Amino acid sequence: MTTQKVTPIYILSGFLGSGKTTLLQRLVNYWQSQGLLPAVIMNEIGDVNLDGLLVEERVPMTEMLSGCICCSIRGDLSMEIAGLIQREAPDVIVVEATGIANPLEILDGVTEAALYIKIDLKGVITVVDSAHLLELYRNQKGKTFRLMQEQIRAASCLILNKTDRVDHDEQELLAGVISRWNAYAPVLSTVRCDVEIPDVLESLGNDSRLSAVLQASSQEEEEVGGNNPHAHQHSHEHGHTHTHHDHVMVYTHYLSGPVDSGEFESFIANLPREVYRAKGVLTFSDTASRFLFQYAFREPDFLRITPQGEVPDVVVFIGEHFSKSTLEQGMRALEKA
Ligand SMILES: Nc1nc2c(ncn2[C@@H]2O[C@H](COP(=O)(O)OP(=O)(O)OP(=O)(O)O)[C@@H](O)[C@H]2O)c(=O)[nH]1
Repeated sequence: MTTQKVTPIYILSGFLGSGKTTLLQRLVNYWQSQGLLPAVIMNEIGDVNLDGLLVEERVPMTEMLSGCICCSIRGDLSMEIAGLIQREAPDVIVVEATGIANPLEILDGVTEAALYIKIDLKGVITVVDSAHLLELYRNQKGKTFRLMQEQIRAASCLILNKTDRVDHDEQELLAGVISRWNAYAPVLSTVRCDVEIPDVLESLGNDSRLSAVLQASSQEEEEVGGNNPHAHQHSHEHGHTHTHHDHVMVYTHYLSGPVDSGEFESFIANLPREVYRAKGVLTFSDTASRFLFQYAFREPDFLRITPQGEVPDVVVFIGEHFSKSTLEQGMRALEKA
């Protein structure tokens, strides 16, 4: 057998819609500009990978859909990593977890791959939506707040993103809060994850934070008796919280045809607050091109796209305790209009 090279692996963490894919694109572009071949493992809780549309076709990509790699399909992650390395021999791999993933569990899945393939886990980069964190911090409760806290604690580098959606004082407040939760990771404030990528990569060079996190993760395993995906929420002396995801719902609606852009926008403006993330591909009856639609923490965004290959018109809604049938009726009404 030939000596395998060691493949560096980066984990992208951060709540739904915080900007992980935006950062992923920048990382991929940077590595390509250095003449390297990056590969991507994308994990989505829905059954369509729309983020994949934002990644160039020549970037090898493995999709892990319809489940969260930190629980229901965690065992598959190490296999995916090994398979990707054997097939594509990439120079570097990025794992983009679902926004509801607990980073400690992903670290576990990645380190499992190290048992049978040469990898070098570089660290966890956590992207934070400033406006969203600010709201949760002010309320100081809820599963999302605890999960975001956990994602921040596990980071080796923190990207405080969407600073355009908070004012200067709020940004300072958030930077302080984040540093209290995680005193080790450097915090980089950004709009659209616009950072000097070498700064991010260099900041991961110091791996003392990563070892601390890995140690906490393995101690936790021992305490809770191993990999129990349905473990109910519990905290203990390390202050880590395992959140189970039974409460997160996904509704995927395939559209039968074009819809009116104005009507769609007002439908989105009136989404129940329980829907905290949506994305899709749409054809509007009043415009010629197709659009990639995004909705994150109540902010909609439309990007003109020309998808490669066959891509259906579809909208995926993610949230908690919302009525799927109400959304379905709303979408059907748009189709009929
Ligand atoms: N206002 C604002 N919007 C941003 C910023 N960064 C990203 N966005 C938008 O936020 C939305 C979500 O960004 P993504 O990069 O897809 O977020 P994500 O974390 O990959 O989302 P999931 O994969 O669903 O968890 C998109 O519409 C982005 O254009 C920012 O700094 N400010």
